[in-house]
Amino acid sequence: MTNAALITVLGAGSYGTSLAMSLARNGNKTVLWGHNPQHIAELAKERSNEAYLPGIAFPDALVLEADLQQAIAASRDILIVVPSHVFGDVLAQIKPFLREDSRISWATKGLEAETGRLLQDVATDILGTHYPLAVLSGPTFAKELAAGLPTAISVSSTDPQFADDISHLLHCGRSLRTYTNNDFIGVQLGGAVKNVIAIGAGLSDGLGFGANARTALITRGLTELCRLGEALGADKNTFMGMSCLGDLVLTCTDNQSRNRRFGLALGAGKGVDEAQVEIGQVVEGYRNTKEVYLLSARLGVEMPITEQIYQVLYENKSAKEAALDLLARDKKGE
Ligand SMILES: NC(=O)C1=CN([C@@H]2O[C@H](COP(=O)(O)OP(=O)(O)OC[C@H]3O[C@@H](n4cnc5c(N)ncnc54)[C@H](OP(=O)(O)O)[C@@H]3O)[C@@H](O)[C@H]2O)C=CC1
Ligand SMILES: O=C(CO)COP(=O)(O)O
Repeated sequence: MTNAALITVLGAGSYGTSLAMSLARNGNKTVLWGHNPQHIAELAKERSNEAYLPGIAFPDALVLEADLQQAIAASRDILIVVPSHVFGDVLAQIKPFLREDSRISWATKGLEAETGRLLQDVATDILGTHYPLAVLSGPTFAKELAAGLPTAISVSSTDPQFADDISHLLHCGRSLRTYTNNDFIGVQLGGAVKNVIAIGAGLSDGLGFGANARTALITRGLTELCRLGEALGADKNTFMGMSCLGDLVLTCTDNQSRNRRFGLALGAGKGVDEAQVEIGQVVEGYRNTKEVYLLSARLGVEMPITEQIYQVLYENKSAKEAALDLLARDKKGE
């Protein structure tokens, strides 16, 4: 491994691989690390990630690395793309290897498991305030990104130079368009809340409700996201951007979304475990529902859809009863 890579991606699942391919297609030497050495050896041999993105060849500038210390040493910029429930563990693992000039970004969507903290607070808690932080978020299904289909994403950072640099590495002028956004909190929050509402949209469709119900859920789900965002100090312009409205619409309306498919399976009568096994990849919204619901309760923010989905997932309430309870709420001003 040479030390000249421009960016190291941590997490060789569907999205980490897809982002690493996008970065490498732009000619940036990109290191992709995963925690399973056998899987990394397979990726290096096949020059594709058959388990997650079958049939899409890696660009030449993509380098595989199974050694975490080497992966961190290779690049100044680090992009973490692991599920939110292991985000803190991965930060703790990389901490001893970080360079003085390291900059840390992530594309993980969610809040910290159990605490409901934003991932920026997890990062600052574990790493301190020395390293610039950045987040990428938006409507970006891994498979479409990997296939080179047109996609747009937001980048936000504690350091405007870091946001510009990450944006420059990703933006390609053909298929991937990046927008910088100064609202670090808002860009993180959208990805967590949309996962919850996407489960609701899947539940609704799984129950056989129609397009009216799905669209009402998306619209009122956005209202819940706005309320929570305002309580956390997010900028209201962000709510209409890629990381909030954009990702909410994407994941609520297309069956590539694992969260939506999870809701569909529950709506069709399957259990939580059965639905997760069937999907076979991370379903962030399952945990995110608990964290978003508890956060809203702590902050006193009204989020009735989130509350009902929480009761379905964690309190054994039937999806139909949850829908009836939502519909039975007093009429009110929009
Ligand atoms: N897929 C998508 O379209 C998008 C995903 N995201 C977000 O990206 C994040 C990652 O999701 P995604 O790639 O889709 O998930 P996948 O389920 O496709 O892959 C998750 C990856 O994380 C790895 N992993 C699990 N635990 C650890 C750990 N402790 N250390 C290192 N790696 C670990 C898994 O390894 P193993 O296979 O060995 O378990 C797997 O390679 C999520 O927060 C998701 O919301 C954001 C936008 C789009
Ligand atoms: O975040 C995503 C697209 O932007 C992926 O959504 P799912 O995790 O629901 O598959």
